[in-house]
Amino acid sequence: MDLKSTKTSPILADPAPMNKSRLGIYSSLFPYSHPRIKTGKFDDVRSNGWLDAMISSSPPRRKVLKEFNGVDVVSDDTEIAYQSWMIRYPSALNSFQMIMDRARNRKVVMFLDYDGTLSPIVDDPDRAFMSTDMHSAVRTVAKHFPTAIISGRSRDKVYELVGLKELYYAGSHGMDIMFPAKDMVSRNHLNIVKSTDLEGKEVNLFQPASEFLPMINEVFRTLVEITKDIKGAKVENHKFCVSVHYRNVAENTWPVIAQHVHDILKDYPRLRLTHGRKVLEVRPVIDWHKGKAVEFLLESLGFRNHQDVLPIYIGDDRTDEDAFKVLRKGNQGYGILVSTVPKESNAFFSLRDTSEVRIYIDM
Ligand SMILES: O=P(O)(O)OC[C@H]1O[C@H](O[C@H]2O[C@H](CO)[C@@H](O)[C@H](O)[C@H]2O)[C@H](O)[C@@H](O)[C@@H]1O
Repeated sequence: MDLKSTKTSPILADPAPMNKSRLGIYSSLFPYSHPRIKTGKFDDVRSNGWLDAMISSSPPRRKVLKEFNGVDVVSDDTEIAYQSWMIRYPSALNSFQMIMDRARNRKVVMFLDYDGTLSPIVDDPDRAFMSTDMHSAVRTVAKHFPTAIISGRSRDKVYELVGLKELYYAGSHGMDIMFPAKDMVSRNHLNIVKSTDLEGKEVNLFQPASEFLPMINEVFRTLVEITKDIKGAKVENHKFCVSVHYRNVAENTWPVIAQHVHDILKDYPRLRLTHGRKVLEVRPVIDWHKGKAVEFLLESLGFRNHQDVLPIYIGDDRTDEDAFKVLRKGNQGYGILVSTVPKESNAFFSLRDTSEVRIYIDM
C-alpha cells in the first residue's frame, strides 16, 4: 500500500478557535504573535489557526490570589464568571436527583473519559494515575451500570492504567473497541474481528481504522525522529493515532513543533490533526470519533431503543464534545463537562474537577 497516497480527502484541521468566548474569558485566544519569531517562517501554522488552538488547548491554572488558613482564595471575578457559566451548565452534583428521575425505568450506561476526568492532568502522561478513591468509585459504578472508558490513549494503555476487568474499553478516540463476544452488534459493521483478551476469553474487536496501522506507525517513527531535539517534546503511539505533546516544551518553541507536524502531514493527506490539551493528535481521516463509539457501544450492549437507556458521558476535552453532541441530539442522554473554567460545550451539566467526578460517580 502506498502509505502517502490519497484518493479524495484533503487534510482536515480543527477550525481555529474563536478569539474570545461568549463570556470573554479567554484573552489568550487573541491571535498568536511571538516577538522572537520572524514573520514568514511559521506562516502555515499561524494562518491555519494551529498556534491559537495550541495556546488555548488547556485551561490556565486557577488564579489563586493567596492562601488563607490553608484555603485557596480565588479572584472574585473568576468565581463570578464560573458561577454565571454554571447557570447554563449546572453542577451534575446538584442535579443528581433530576438525572436519576429521568433514569427511572431506564438502564443507565456510564461512559468515562480518562485523562482530566478520572486522573488529573499532570506533566508526564506516563504518570497520569487514578487515585485509590477514584479506582474504587469506578469499580462501584461498574457494579451498578454498564460502564465504558473511551480514551484517546491506546486501549492497552488505558486498560493498564484503569485495570478493571468489568469495564468496556475503547482506545484511540473510539477507533479501537473491545466488547464481549456474546454482546449483540449489528452485522452492518465491517471491521469487527474475533480476538482473545488477556485472559484468553473470546472477545470482539471493532477497529474501523485498521488499514491505517502501517501509516500510523510510519508517521510515529518520523515524528519521534523529527522532534528528538526539541526539549520536552514527547510522541506517543496510540495504535490508530499519534500524540505529540508540547506541555513541557518552551512556549517559544511551540511554532517549531507545530510546523514540523504540519510539514509531515502534507505528505499524508489521509491523516488529519486535532487538538487536545497541550497535545497535537494525528489521526486518520475517517468518519469516526468518540460520539460514534458511544453509539456503537450502546448498540453492541443491546440498547438500540433509546427509550430503554440513559447514557451519561463524563469528559473534559474537545474530543469529548463529539460524544456530548451525540447525546444532546435527540435528547438521548447527558454529557457532563469537567472544567475548572467556563467554556462553550455541548454538555448539559458540569463538574469542576476529578474530585467532583469521584463524588458524582460515588453518589
Ligand atoms: O481521551 P483522554 O483519555 O482524555 O486522552 C487524551 C490524551 O490524554 C493524555 O494527554 C493528556 O493528559 C496528560 C496526562 O495528564 C497530559 O500530560 C497531557 O498534556 C494531556 O494532553 C494522553 O497522553 C494523550 O495521548 C491522550 O490523547
